[in-house]
Amino acid sequence: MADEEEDLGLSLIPELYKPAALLPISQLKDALLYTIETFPVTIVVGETGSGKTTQIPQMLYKAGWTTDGTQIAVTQPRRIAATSVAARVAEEMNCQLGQEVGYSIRFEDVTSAKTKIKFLTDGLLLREMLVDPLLKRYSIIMVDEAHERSLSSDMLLSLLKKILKKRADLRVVISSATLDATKFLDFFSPDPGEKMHGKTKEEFGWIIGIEGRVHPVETQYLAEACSNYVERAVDTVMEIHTSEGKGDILLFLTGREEIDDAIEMISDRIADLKPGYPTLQPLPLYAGLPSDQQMYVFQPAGENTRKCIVSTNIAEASVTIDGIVYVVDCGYVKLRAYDPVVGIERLNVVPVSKASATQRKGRAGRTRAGKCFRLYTEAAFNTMEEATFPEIQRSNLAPVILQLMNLGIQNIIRFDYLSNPPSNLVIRAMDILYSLGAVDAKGRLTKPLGTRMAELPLEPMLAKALLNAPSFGCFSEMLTIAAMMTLQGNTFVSHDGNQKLSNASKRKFTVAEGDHITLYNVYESFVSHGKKDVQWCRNNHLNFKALVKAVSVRKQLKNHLERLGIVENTGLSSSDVIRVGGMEMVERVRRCLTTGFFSQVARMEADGSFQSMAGTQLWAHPSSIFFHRKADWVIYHEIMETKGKIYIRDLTTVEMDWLTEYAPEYYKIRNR
Ligand SMILES: Nc1ncnc2c1ncn2[C@@H]1O[C@H](COP(=O)(O)OP(=O)(O)OP(=O)(O)O)[C@@H](O)[C@H]1O
Repeated sequence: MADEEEDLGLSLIPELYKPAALLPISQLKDALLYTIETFPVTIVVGETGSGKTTQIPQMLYKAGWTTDGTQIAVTQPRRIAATSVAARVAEEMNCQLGQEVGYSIRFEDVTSAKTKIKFLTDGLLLREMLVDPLLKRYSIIMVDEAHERSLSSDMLLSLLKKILKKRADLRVVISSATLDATKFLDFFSPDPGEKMHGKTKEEFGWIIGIEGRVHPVETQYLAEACSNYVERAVDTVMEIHTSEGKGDILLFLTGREEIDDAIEMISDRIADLKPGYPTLQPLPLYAGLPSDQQMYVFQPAGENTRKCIVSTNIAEASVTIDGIVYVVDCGYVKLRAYDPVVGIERLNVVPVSKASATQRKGRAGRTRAGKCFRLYTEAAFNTMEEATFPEIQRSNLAPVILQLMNLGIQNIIRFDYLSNPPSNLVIRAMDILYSLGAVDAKGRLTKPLGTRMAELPLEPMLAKALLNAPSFGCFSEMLTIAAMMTLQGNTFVSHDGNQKLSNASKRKFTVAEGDHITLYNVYESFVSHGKKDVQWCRNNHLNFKALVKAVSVRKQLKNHLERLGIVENTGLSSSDVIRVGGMEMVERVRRCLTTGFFSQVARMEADGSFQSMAGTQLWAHPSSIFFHRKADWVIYHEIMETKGKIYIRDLTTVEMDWLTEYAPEYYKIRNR
């Protein structure tokens, strides 16, 4: 079925790179500049690919919004969008990335004193408020893809509303292709009859719509629903490859496991193809891949090769991958849902919203005409939710509440949210923060522990353990462990899918005490091999780039801690006390981890599963050394339910009496 979307006739232009002047947004340049000048808040709703993300910041820059030394911030919900769009805008402005145009994501800052346009994740802009509460360094803040309703972007919007009350000079631009513009505008505007900076509701904000898209995208639905979307997706990819014209494919699936399966199936099917077809190169893309590996998907396919990027929804918004002609949308997404009663995060596979489906389709038709194959019926599309359920209503709120409190928000319940979080999520988050000592019995942030925890770019339990490390004499070791934890399970790799060899390599570093110390051993070995030995990493099935990143993260964390006045406790660290590599250090680290993760504890049963304190059955994740080994009590880093089974990741053995030693109140309350 062909789309009725308007094609501006630009698809006739043969070259891949459309001059900015030919993008739909360019026709509205004057109107946009006028609106942003006049109204504190501008909502921009325009077709995917119409030029919002790449052009608006450039227009504002050229119009002089940074001449007084301020910057333009553009937030993105994901790192891959922030980095790739920054690279594109730098290219269009003919400057080196990190000069006039830069980006900032957690643990990676590519900006300089010259930077005028800065792309950053919304979470990172929240962090910047710790040092610059009114975000004074920015004249304009553009919140892009606000329809995604990520936890950080919702928080950011609430805080921007507060900042706008104090800064008449600030301009906020909110943009998306799929946004309930009136809801966002109403949120920011003063109440009827009231004024802010002398402006009434009508004078405070404006909505601009951008009509038209660059190239047409034809949409095809299934005539009948399919029972297995992964198989159907692979069939569709092969049909495109064997019967459609040139152009790369972007396939959306829900998670890493499905992506690996699909890539394996595609590889098998390629092997069976008759000679004569171009090469089909499947490439994975998901959040857990280190940034530089994510960037592979942007590299052009070789001569006579068709790329097939198999991605989660991380490529869904903002991203332009040049060469994509075909989008295959499975119609599902994996959404996190936190259960505050048992403290478990569930990953549920649910149908996507119409907004997501539109965004997915919009990844085609950006540099040439395209086709979108929706692996569901048109009737199913019509029954989809309009927008994705806001993350603030289904997340563990402890990390953001900690940050809000550190920004001076005292009353978390009455804070002005775009959508209110359910009270049980807030209560659970306060419970966690109280048990960690970050808030007191009156719900106030503690000093210095609570503020320090908020200032570290780590989740609260790990932050607490790291802050305690000097008193256990394991500062250096815990810094390494914290840095390794940020790699999110990407330390080991399997070459050519040979998991057995990868597991054998892992055993060389494994210690009976668990995953944290195992990761510590990997890091230490990497450092002792000079931090540059790619071949050694390859031989040991280790991810070289991820380990290089861990070295950088460790350094940054150390600097953070030093700024907070936390340094190695030299009184304890004399060599007679710590025998690094010996049992004593290991026990210190285990005890130190217990001070952060005491509430996430489980005991192994005879059948190899674990039981939580509340009696829930849990299983060690296959990446854990306890997938095969025996243990007694363990603390764990992450808990997640997927396909009806609850997995725990990153486990370390502890002694039961340490729990009451380090968290007496928590266990007293629980045992009553
Ligand atoms: N990396 C790139 N390579 C080639 N063309 C690009 C690239 N990035 C952007 N473009 C071109 O610029 C156009 C505008 O992209 P931009 O990201 O600004 O649109 P957008 O309106 O923000 O889209 P979305 O709502 O999907 O984020 C694209 O449609 C494409 O034609």
